[in-house]
Amino acid sequence: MPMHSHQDDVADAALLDLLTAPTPPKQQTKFSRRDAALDPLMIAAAAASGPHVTRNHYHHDFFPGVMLPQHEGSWDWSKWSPTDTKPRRHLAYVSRQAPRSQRIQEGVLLPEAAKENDSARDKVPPSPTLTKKRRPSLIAPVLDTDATSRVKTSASPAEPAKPVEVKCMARTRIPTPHGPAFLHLYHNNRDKKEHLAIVIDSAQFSDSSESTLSAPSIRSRSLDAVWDENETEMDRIIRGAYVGRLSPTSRHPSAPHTTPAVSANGDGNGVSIPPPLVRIHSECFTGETVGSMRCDCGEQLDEAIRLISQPISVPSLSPSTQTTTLPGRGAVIYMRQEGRGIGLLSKIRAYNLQDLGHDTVTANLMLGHGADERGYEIAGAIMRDLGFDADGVRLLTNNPDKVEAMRKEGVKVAERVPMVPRSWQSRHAHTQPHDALASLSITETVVVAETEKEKIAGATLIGGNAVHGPDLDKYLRTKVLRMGHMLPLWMSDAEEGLGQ
Ligand SMILES: Nc1nc2c(ncn2[C@@H]2O[C@H](COP(=O)(O)OP(=O)(O)OP(=O)(O)O)[C@@H](O)[C@H]2O)c(=O)[nH]1
Repeated sequence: MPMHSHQDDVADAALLDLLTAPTPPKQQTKFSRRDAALDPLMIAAAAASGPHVTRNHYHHDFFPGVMLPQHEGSWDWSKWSPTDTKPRRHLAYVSRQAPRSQRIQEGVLLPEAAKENDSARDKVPPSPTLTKKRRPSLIAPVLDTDATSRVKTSASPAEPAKPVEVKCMARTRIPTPHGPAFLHLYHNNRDKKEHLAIVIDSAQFSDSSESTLSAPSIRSRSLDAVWDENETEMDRIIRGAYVGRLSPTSRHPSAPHTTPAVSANGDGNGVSIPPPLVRIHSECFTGETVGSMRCDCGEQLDEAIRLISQPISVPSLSPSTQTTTLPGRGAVIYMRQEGRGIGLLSKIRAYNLQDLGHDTVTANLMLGHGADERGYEIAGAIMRDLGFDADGVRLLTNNPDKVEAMRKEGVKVAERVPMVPRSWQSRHAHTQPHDALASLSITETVVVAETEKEKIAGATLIGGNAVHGPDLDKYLRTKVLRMGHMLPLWMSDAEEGLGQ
């Protein structure tokens, strides 16, 4: 047996000291570990502190190896046990979604829906010096100011799109301050949005025809079609396929396969009835719901419903009177294309750029969007479903794009009826009571409120009165001067050359 030397005793004592010392000996590793003792609260605070703390930072910068199985528990020593040899579950972030580009390609994420969250990054051409895509500054110089080409690029899908199909899922009566309307809700195969048609055709409410002169009813083909052989009359009525007005004592389902009738222009009695007055309107949450005076959208929607509801004067069949009136007829095709197609999120950002001094067109371009990213294929399909392709429409708009889009969609624009902002109408009315609006109409009809009394005050913003302010004035001028809207400027603006 070997002898235990004094030297051994000293070495043992030194080892004992070492092992029982209050501070552990410094390890002479080449790279010291960076994973300090961590407090879960600190992690939560770091994660919540801002967008700079990303998943990437979490794994690769702050806590190396934290997700590797061999290191699991390394951030919390209380969970570590040298005898615990059980295989541990490997925790890792796993995306349940395919990459965004793949989802768009497969149609899971529709390009239309993808737009809402599109950043400028996707639209600005990548710099050749950058290998990684970087989010450009919102106020970076605009690289491409050609709005038209940008719209075409962003709107054109990789493969030719299927023909648009629409189906009216339900219809109901809505009383408005201007009279009754039928709200039609549409589904389509192009985007996942529920577009609407507000049909005004009050003749449909009366069971008996008061006049020998009547215009054909505005009805949806897809709504009146037979959907299912087993569908009951009540099923049809609940989805809105009825005629006349529903009441506890009256319920008449529409005849299946009703086709929108004959020519609207000729009623068989030799009297020409004007085509329906139609507006294609784009959703505007701020203007229509909040009552924003940055744009005229709220009042335009209200004004459109009012104008369409106005009775129509036509030559009388009776020798005793010269003219006879028919109830107003037409529709507002209400498209869920918020912010001229860029979505509410981008429109809100655009408003901030507008507050920095840019106009509505430039603000869109600075965000990497087109000046106008709307498409009218779905609107065209809805109009065909309502039978407006038969004899055309009188289109209520100042926007030349909408007129052109209707031609492409096979809906004849028999006449363009300008939308005169209410504030301009009332200013004209105050300054030039007689023939005040003659200067606005060169070759086309101008429909305006004759008196303030015609504007019925409503409980909501619909039915409101004329408003104006500097933001609205600037918006209207930009539409005329930069977007080609077919409306002569309010004279004082034109004189002062205030356009920007
Ligand atoms: N991007 C953006 N969109 C806006 C702004 N102001 C209003 N809009 C949107 O513009 C759309 C309204 O357009 P429409 O009512 O169809 O009218 P229009 O194209 O101006 O043409 P008209 O038929 O002549 O009225 C709505 O979707 C609004 O949200 C803005 O400053 N920026």
